[in-house]
Amino acid sequence: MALRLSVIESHLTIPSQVNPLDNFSKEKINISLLQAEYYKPKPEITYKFNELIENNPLFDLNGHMEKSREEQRELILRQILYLYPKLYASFDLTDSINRCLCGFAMSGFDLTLSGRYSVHSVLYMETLEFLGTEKHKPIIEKSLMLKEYGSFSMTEISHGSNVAGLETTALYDHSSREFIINSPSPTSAKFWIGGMANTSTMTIVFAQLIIEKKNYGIHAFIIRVRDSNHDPVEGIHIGDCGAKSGLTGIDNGFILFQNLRVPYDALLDRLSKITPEGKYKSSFKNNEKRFGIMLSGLTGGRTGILGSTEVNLRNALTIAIRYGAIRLQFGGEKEKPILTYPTHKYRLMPLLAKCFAARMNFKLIINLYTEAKELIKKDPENLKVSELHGLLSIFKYLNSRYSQDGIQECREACGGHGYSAYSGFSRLRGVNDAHHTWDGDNNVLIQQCSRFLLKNILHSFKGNPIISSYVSFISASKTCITHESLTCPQDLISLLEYRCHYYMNKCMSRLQSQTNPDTKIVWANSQVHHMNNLSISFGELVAAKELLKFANELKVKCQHTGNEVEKIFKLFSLSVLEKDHIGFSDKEHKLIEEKVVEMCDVVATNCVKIIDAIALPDHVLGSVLGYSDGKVYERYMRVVESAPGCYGKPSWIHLIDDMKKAF
Ligand SMILES: Cc1cc2nc3c(=O)[nH]c(=O)nc-3n(C[C@H](O)[C@H](O)[C@H](O)COP(=O)(O)OP(=O)(O)OC[C@H]3O[C@@H](n4cnc5c(N)ncnc54)[C@H](O)[C@@H]3O)c2cc1C
Repeated sequence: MALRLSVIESHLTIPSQVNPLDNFSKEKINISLLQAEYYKPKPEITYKFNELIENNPLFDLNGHMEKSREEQRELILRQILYLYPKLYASFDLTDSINRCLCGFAMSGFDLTLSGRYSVHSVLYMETLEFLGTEKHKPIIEKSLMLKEYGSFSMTEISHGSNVAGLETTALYDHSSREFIINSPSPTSAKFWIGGMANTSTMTIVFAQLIIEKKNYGIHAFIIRVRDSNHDPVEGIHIGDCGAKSGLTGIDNGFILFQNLRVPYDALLDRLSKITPEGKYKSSFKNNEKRFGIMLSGLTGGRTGILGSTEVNLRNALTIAIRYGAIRLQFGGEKEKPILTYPTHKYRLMPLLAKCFAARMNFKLIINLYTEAKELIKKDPENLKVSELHGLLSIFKYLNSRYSQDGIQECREACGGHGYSAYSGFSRLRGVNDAHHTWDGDNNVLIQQCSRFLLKNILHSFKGNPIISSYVSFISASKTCITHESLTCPQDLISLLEYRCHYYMNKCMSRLQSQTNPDTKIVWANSQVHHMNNLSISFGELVAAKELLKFANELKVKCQHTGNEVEKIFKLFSLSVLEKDHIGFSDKEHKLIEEKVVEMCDVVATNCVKIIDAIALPDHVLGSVLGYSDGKVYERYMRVVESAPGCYGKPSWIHLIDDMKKAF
């Protein structure tokens, strides 16, 4: 084997004097500054995680690729057991933002690890913190020390997005001051519950609260699901959801309840209580508002998803850009890197710009979430809470879309080798896919942003001042499209504001033109081409503004670095405008198209340096195509040769003899 490896290496080693990656690293960018600023807030959590997994065989992505479902789940739990005490010792994990950022750091390596950890540390713990009261603190403390491992049981096999329609019931029995939890039908089985199949000891169940035959709507209950022998407690039936499209190391399960009696304290009763006299009491008169706050535990999960989608796209771009710089095809006597071809630049550079935009979305939400965390509990109707919710809803859609489409494009940009599992793309694409759906389906979430926008627009149309400063586009007007305006950052922002304004007018005429008295039907009929586009254009406007702000802040510290990020901002804005037909003339649209191609060329001259600044280290990236030294072929062959069955005969070799004798 060793002999074969060295023979192959001698054929494949690239002469070391020229590093092809240097061809795309022209400008004087301050790499460490860009990394430090890009990685904020709290980059130390990511650095710590990266350090913890270095040279540790537990974290060898390629080595563990062919493990069975059972083995993968064991591996992930071993990884958590190794990491958690070290992270706990280094950071204050009583702070939910820190827990969320730990999950984000893990997701840069493997979303399976991050997902398994985050269901407990973010979804379950945060819901307990938001909805629980003093008496639930001991469970929080035990959960923080992993003495209990929690899950989040909301979705049922027949209901996901429509949480209000869940079937599970919690019947209040005043004589014993207990709840009787039931799954009244096979379609009410809680399904997809992360951690339920094998790991959970506790879960938060979302069920219809019924008191004296009256339904008070969905409430959350903390319930023990397994006893000290790790068997399901009496009255609970648990199973495994089986094979999935990815994330095999997460034990998604289903759970049904049969007359499970739990004490009053199971109710997470910060928002609504049952008095000692047996009367229901809620701090919210409006059921819809109470219901919205009931789902606040999802905020941390969705925030983590913004970070995870961005890092998945960043990883895919790291691989595709480095590979594009070393992969030679055509070009005559001296073959040229594929990244020198305009089509390749046009495929990858707008994605790099989207990656930066996605990062800005994550940064903004982390800041807004940090500010609003206490308000969600104390004053949930505060403007800051609704801004957080509106923006988070559209950013989850945008970031997931950018990354899923981007990962696929990057895979194709690496040709056949991109299809090898050792490239890392299939893992990235498989795990990233779940982000469109879990913690709230993205297409349903767009409508949450649309509701936020409509409220602001209607308020302003009545002659009132704008409620949220983010909704600045209400008074926008069209900016002329010229070569100059397409290179001026402020004009580009004005054009993006005009884009929102255009969709706002379209939406208002659509809503007004419908005569159906049922507002739900009017709303549903106003989504496609209208409210959806308004929300998307709004999300992209805010992202662009944040990206420009980031470039300007960098300029103060290092002009060169800030200038490079400003170019990325321009490309982001232009490529967003390029895809839309919002009343631009053919001539104007042609100008935009030309500018996009020009900016792709400009950004490409430095793209390796930029990606090197923001990339995760090689051992976290785990791709044979994406190494920072550009030595692809040697590593690729080494990993292929080390995989089981590379040489020799398979165990089913006798079938080949049978085949010969078949006729
Ligand atoms: C890997 C994985 C892990 C998960 N983990 C958990 C977990 O730990 N706990 C938990 O409770 N759940 C979990 N889920 C479930 C997840 O949260 C739900 O799948 C999600 O909320 C969507 O619900 P659904 O599957 O019922 O889709 P549906 O609501 O049936 O949606 C199907 C499609 O219909 C569209 N649609 C629905 N309503 C509307 C509407 N009003 N207007 C327009 N279009 C609409 C949606 O956009 C979607 O494309 C997990 C799911 C996955 C895939």
